[in-house]
Amino acid sequence: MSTAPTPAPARVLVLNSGSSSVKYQLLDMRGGERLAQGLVERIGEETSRLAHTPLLGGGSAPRERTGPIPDHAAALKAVAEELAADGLGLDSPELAAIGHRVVHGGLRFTEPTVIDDAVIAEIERLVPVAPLHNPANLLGIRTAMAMRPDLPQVAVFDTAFHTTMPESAARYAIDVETADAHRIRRYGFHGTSHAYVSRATARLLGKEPEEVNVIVLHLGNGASASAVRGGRCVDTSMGLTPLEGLVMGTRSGDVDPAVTFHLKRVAGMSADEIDVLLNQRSGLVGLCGDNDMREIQRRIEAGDERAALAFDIYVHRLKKYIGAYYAVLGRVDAVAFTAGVGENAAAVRAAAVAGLEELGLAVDAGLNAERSREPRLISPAYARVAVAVVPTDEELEIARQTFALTRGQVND
Ligand SMILES: Nc1ncnc2c1ncn2[C@@H]1O[C@H](COP(=O)(O)OP(=O)(O)O)[C@@H](O)[C@H]1O
Ligand SMILES: CC(=O)OP(=O)(O)O
Ligand SMILES: [Mg+2]
Repeated sequence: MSTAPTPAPARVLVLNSGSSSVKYQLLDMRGGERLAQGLVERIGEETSRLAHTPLLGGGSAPRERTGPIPDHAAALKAVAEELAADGLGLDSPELAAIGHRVVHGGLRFTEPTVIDDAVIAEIERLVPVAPLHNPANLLGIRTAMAMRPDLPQVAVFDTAFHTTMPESAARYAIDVETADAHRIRRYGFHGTSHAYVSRATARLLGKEPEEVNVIVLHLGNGASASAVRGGRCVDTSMGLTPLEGLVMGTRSGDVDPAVTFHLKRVAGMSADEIDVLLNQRSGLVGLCGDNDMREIQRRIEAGDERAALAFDIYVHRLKKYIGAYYAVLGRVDAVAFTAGVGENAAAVRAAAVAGLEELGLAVDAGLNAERSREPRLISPAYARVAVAVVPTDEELEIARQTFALTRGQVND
């Protein structure tokens, strides 16, 4: 009597743990199917919320839980219960690996890496340079490892894509010995998204990644720009930490570094207080009290001047980076907008590109106003440079890299 061979497990669970949220997806890498996805937000507050969407076999209605979820361990337990209710529990023999987004990989991690004690220790060592992110990533890793100690768990680093930057872009102009002793340099973040979106933009243009130069604008809660030449990152706006560069939801982006000594000497603030000010009480929230672009747009329509100024500061900074990366690249084939703000806020896209016709950049108002989950062009046919909206999918990219590392090659 013959028995059919059991297929090798091919499901990957991806965890993207933020400071107060966990985004997750379960994917079947053999069929390329997404089985479930969800989000736990406001972890640690009374009003935590889990939204779970089953997608298996055409999917069914999203489920929601509200009520306190005290920490990431409890969040992951709740996620495991939701998955189990769909017959997709973490104890499933079909689960091949768990992939984790890790924000700071420092100089050591340039590739996806199977997690062991030494990897955990290094991610921990990097906490001071990613204070909002690496601690949450570690909690997700530790909880998942406790649940499935037998499974390979893979870290996919935000910094990895940016390791191709030339020294001229990666080095700050500060004393070389001091910089090297403390590993101070531009690392860059959101790399999984910049890599995915720059490739998807090339595909949208009907070209290979090697053939095109792309400026990617990842505008989420955190926001960063990158200059990608022929598929390789040559510059990016975030630096030693995810604080530098664009104006973000709660982060200032670029400021004169002397602001920090000034606040210490004149306002008597400690280093920790300045850290909290610039990372959590600045950006859009610091400028107008709201960090959600939807709310800012509603306020602008109602005639709110503080919201309008916050929007203008946000867009002014964005435009400066488009110009800077245009100059870095010399020739630009496309500017791609992605992440929550980039994919949804047509007004931000229009304002960021306004007045750049001499650079070959323009946005068609009708195309810009359309809504779609597919990558699409929003520039008029006559424009020399394509302007595109390209939804990012960090979870899919993390799943691919996790599966490739643990089970062999997957096709793009
Ligand atoms: N329809 C929309 N219009 C304008 N902005 C939006 C819209 N939907 C989401 N956003 C913005 O996207 C942000 C979240 O982006 P996202 O990429 O999900 O961030 P993160 O992954 O950093 O949590 C929200 O804070 C909000 O400002
Ligand atoms: C690195 C970073 O800023 O990530 P996020 O946008 O998820 O906060
Ligand atoms: Mg994000």
